[in-house]
Amino acid sequence: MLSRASTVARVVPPLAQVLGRAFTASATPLGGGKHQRPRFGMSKPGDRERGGQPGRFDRRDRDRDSDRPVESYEHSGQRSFEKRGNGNAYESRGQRFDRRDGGGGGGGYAQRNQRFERGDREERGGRFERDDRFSRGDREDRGDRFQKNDRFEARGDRYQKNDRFESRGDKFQKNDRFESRGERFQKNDRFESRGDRFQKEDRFEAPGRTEQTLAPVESFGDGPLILDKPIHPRDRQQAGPREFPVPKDQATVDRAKRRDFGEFGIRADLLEALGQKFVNGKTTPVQSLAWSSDLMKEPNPAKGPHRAILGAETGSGKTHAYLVPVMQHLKATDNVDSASTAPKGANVQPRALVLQPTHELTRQSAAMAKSFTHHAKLSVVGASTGNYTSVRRAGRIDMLFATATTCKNLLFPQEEANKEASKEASKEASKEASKEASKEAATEAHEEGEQEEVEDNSWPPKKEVVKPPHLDFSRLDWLVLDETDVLLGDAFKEETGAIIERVRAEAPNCNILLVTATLSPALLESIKTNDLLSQKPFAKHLSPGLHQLPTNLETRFVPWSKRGTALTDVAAEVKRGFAEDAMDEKLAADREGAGLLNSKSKAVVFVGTAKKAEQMVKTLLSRDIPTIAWTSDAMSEFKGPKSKSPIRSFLVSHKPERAAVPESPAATETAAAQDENVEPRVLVTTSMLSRGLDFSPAVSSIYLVDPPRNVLDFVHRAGRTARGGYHGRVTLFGLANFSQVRYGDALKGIVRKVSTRQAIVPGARRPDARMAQLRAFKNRQ
Ligand SMILES: Nc1ncnc2c1ncn2[C@@H]1O[C@H](COP(=O)(O)OP(=O)(O)OP(=O)(O)O)[C@@H](O)[C@H]1O
Repeated sequence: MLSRASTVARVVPPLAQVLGRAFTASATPLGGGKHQRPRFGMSKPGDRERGGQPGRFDRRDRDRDSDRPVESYEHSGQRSFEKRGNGNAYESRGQRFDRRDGGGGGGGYAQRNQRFERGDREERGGRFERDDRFSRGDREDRGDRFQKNDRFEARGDRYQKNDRFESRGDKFQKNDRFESRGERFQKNDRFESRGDRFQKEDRFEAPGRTEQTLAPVESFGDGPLILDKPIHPRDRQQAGPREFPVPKDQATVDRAKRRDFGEFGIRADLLEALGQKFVNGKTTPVQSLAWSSDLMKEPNPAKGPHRAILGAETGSGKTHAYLVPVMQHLKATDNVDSASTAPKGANVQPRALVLQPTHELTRQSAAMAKSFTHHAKLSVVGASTGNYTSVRRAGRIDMLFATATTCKNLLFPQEEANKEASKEASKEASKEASKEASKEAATEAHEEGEQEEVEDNSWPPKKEVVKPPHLDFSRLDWLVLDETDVLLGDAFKEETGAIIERVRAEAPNCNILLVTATLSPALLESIKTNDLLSQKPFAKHLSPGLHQLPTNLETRFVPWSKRGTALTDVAAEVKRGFAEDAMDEKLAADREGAGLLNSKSKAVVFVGTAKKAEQMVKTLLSRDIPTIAWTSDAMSEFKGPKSKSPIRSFLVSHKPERAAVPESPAATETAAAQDENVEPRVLVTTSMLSRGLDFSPAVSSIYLVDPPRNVLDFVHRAGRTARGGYHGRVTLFGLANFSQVRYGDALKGIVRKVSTRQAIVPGARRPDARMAQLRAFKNRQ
C-alpha cells in the first residue's frame, strides 16, 4: 500500500504530501481493531469501514482487498460493494479531502497551500516526522493489524463477537429482550397470542447473563449434593467447585442400567400405559434410578416428605421419570368421593403441580401425562394465561401443569386483577379524553343547540373478561420444578420464589422434585440457600450420562465458505443434511432389503434474534426448502398456516391414540395434498424453543447459526435432536473446531461423537467425495 502512496506522491508531489497527511490522520482509526470487522450495513457515522467512508488510501489501494481475509467479503461484501459503487461515496470523499486540507469549503487546495506556507518546517517538524514515521512503519503496523483482525482465521472468540450475522453475544441478547418482552407482541401475535411464553426469549436460557458452567464430573458416592460450605461469589460463574458432583460410582452405574418396566412395582394401570407407549418395555437410566428409589414409596412420616433432584442428559426420559412416581402416589392416595365433590369454579386445589418455563413445554408435558389417564383415571390440566376457563371448569384437578408466570397469576389474582384494572383504567381514561375533546368540538359548532348525548359505539365491543380461578395449595402433595435451573434462575426467580413461599405456607409437607439436564454451581447455590427445597433427607438421582451430550448425537463444525453469505451457507448445509438423510435411508433400505420409507427428515435452525429468523426463512424459502419461523414476534406470514399449528409437526405427538375413524377418500386426498404442500421441513427459532421440548426423531439436525452463549445453552439447543436414543447431528457454523469455541474446553469434555466431516470439508460449499456420492445418489433417483 505504501508503494502505491509513494508512486502517487512522485507523480503529484504536493498532492502526495497532502495524501501523506491525510493518511496519517486516518491511520489511527483505520488501524483499530474494528476496521476489519465484517458487518452488514451497521456502519455508524464516523465509522471508516468498507461499508462506511473508508480512508482514501484504502479505497484506492485495491490490492489491499485481496489481502483481506476472504470471509470479510462474504459477510460484508455485498453492501460494501453497493456503497462503493455509489457516487455519493466519492463525492463525500472529496468533501473529506477538503475538510482535511483546509477545514471546509471547496477551497481545499488554496487552504492547503496556505497551510504549507504557514507551516514552519521547524515548528511543525515534529508533525512531519510523526507522519514520516507512520508512513515508514505503515506496512508493518498495518500488517499486524490485519493479522490481528482476521477474525476468521485466528481467535475464534473474536470472530464470534464481531461477525454481525453470527451475533455479537450481548448485543443480540439485548435485542432479543427488546424484541420479545413487550406486551405488544403478545397482543399482535394472534397465532401465539396469549400466555407468558413470549415474554423474554432469553429467559429460557441458562440462568443469568454471564458465563455459566457445568458442575465438574466427579465421583460422588453418598456425599452431600448440597454443601454446607458457601460458594464464593467469584467461583459461581467459573468452573464449579469439586463438591458438586455427578455420579460415576459403580453402584449408581448398576442402578442406572436399563431394566424392564415390570421390575419396579409400578401399578398395573400405569404399567399398561407405559407398555403401550414404549413397546421395547425398557427404562432409560434416569427412570431406573428414580423408579428404584424411595420416590415410589409412600413418604415415611418419621423421615419427612420426599426431596429429590433428578438429573439426566437431554432427551433421556426425565418426564416419565417423574410422572410415574407422582401418578403412582396420586392413585394410591386417591379419594375419588371427596375429590369429585369439589364444585366446579371453586378454588382450584391441585394435588400435584408441575411448574415449567414455557407454554409449549407445559402443553406437551400435560399431553404426556394425559396419555396415562386413559388407563389410570386422573384429572390432568395444562394452564396458561389464555385458558383459565378450562382450569375453572375442571372442578377436581389431580395434576396441574403451569408456567411459573401463569401459576403466580392464579395464586395472586388480586395483583393480576389490579394490573388488569390499571390497564383498563388507562384505556378508559384515554377514551374519555377523546370523548371530551369531541364533545367540546360539538359544543363549539352548535353553541345555541342542545347537547347531544355521545354514545359509546366503540368497536370491538368490550370483551367479557374471564375471571381467573383462585389457586390454593391446601391439597397439594407434589411440587415438581421441571427445568429447575431456569425456574430458579434470574429470569423466573421472582415467580418461582413466590410460589415456593405459598407452598411453604399452605403445604409445607408436600413432596418436592427438582428436574434438570444441567447442574451449574449457581443452581446448586440456589437450592442450597432455600431450606424448603434442600430439606433433608435430600436424594439425588443423577444419571451417569449427565453433562454429556447424548451418545447418538454427532457434533459438526462447518466454517463459513469462501463464497456467498452466511445465510446461503446455512441453506447449502441444510440441503446437504437432507440429502445425507435421504442417502442414509436408501443405504439402510438396500442393506436390509426393505423398501424405502420416503420419510422426510426435518431440521431446526437456532439463530440469535427474531429478525434474523425471518431473514433465514426468506433465504431457505427462496431455495425451495419449506420453512417456518417460530419466535416471539416473527411475522405471521413466516409461521405457516395458522390452522395447522405447523410447529406440532416438529414435535412428538403425545396425544393418546384413539380408535381410527375411517375418513372419506376425498378428505384423505385433500389432507395429503395439503401436507405435501405445506408441511415445513425446517423450523427457524431462537432460544425460546431450546428447553425441554420433545422434538420428533424426524428432526435429524440442529443448526446453530449463532453459537450459544455458554455450554449449558449449547447442551439444551443441541439436545433437541438425538432424543430417546435416535440419531442426530448438531452443526456449529463459522467455527472449524473446538478451539474456536469460547467454551471449547468444556464442550470438548461433553461431546461423545465428533463428525469427521470437519476434516474432510473445511468449507461448507467445497466439493468433496461425500457430496459427489450424494449427487450420484440424487441422479440415480
Ligand atoms: N423408556 C423409554 N423408552 C423409549 N423412549 C422413551 C422412554 N422414556 C421416554 N422416552 C421418550 O424419550 C423422549 C424424550 O423424553 P423426555 O422429553 O422426557 O426427555 P427429557 O429428559 O425430559 O429431555 P429434556 O432434558 O430435553 O427436557 C420422548 O419422546 C419420550 O417419549
